[in-house]
Amino acid sequence: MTTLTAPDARTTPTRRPVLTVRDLTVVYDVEEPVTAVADASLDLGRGEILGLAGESGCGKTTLAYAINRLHQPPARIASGSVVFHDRDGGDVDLLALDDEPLRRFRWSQLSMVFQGAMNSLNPVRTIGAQLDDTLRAHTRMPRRERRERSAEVLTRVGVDVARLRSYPHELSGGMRQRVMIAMAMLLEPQIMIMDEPTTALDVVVQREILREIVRLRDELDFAVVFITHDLPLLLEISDRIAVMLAGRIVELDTAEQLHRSPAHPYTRRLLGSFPSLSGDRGSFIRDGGGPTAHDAGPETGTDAAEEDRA
Ligand SMILES: Nc1ncnc2c1ncn2[C@@H]1O[C@H](COP(=O)(O)OP(=O)(O)OP(=O)(O)O)[C@@H](O)[C@H]1O
Repeated sequence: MTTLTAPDARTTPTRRPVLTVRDLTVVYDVEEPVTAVADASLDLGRGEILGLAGESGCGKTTLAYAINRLHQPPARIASGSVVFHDRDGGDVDLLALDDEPLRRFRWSQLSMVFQGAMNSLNPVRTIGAQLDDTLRAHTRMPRRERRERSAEVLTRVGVDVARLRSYPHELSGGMRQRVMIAMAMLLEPQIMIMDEPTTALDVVVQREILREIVRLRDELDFAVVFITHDLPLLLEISDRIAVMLAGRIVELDTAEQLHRSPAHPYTRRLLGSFPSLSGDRGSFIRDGGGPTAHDAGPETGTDAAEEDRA
C-alpha cells in the first residue's frame, strides 16, 4: 500500500510519472461549441491509482478518451499535451502518434475499461476466442503461449480457466466485468483507465472487484486512472484524487488530504453530499474488510465468490 504523506505528494506523484497531461483542452465542435475539458493538467505516477471524481457531465469521460485519443468528432483536442513515459526511459508524445503506432500503443501500453464494457463482449464468440483475438492482433505469440497467457489473466482476475470456453451470456455481470479487466491486462499495459467499471454491479460484487484491482496493482505495478462520481469509493482505493468541475480540475490531492481538509468549496460540497463520509475514511478495500478478506482472492480453479450467487 502506498502512503502519501510528504507535503509535495499532493500535486505530484511520489514516483516518476508514467503519464503527463498538460493544459489539455477538448472542445465539442457543435453549433454552440462546448469546452468539455479545459486546461487539464495532471501527472500519473507509476503504479499509482489516481481517482477522477466529479458529477455527471463534468468532462471525466471526455478527458479519459482524449488521453488515449479515442475521442470522436465533434470532439477535438484544441490544445495541450499528453506524454507517456515508458518504463524503458523513452517518452511518447501521444498527440503526435500516427494511426498505426497509436493502435499498437493502445492495449499494449495503455488500456481502457469502458463504461458498460461488460456488455461489449461479442455474444457469439467464447471468452477464450476473444482474449485470443487481442493477443493475435498485438503479438506474435504462438498459439500455445497465447492460450497460457489467456488462462493466466483470467485466473488473476478470479475467473476459472474453464470459462475460456464459455460465451458471455453464460457469465454473471461481475464475471463479465472481470473478463473485461483481464482483457485490459492482457498485454501488461503500464496504464489502465477505468471509466465507471463497476457502476452497473451490485455493491458486494463491486467491492470484490475493486479490492481485486487494488491487489493486482500492488502485484503488477500498473497505474490506474479510476473514473467515477462515487467519491467515497475513490477515497478508499485512490492514492490521489482529481476533482473535476465544469471541465476543469479544481483540486488534486492525496485521498487522505482531500478527505481531511478539502481546499475547494466544490470538493467540500461533494464530500458533504455523501453522508457515509462523516465517519472515518473507509478501509474496507485496502485492508480487506477484516477476516473475510481472503474471500475476494482468485483461488486457483474456482471462480470468484460472486459466481456462487449469480
Ligand atoms: N457529442 C457531444 N456533443 C456535444 N457535447 C458533448 C458531447 N458529448 C459530451 N458532451 C458534453 O461534454 C461535457 C462532458 O461530458 P462527459 O461525458 O465527458 O462528462 P462525464 O463527467 O464523463 O459525465 P458522466 O459521468 O455522465 O459520463 C458535457 O457537458 C456534455 O454535455
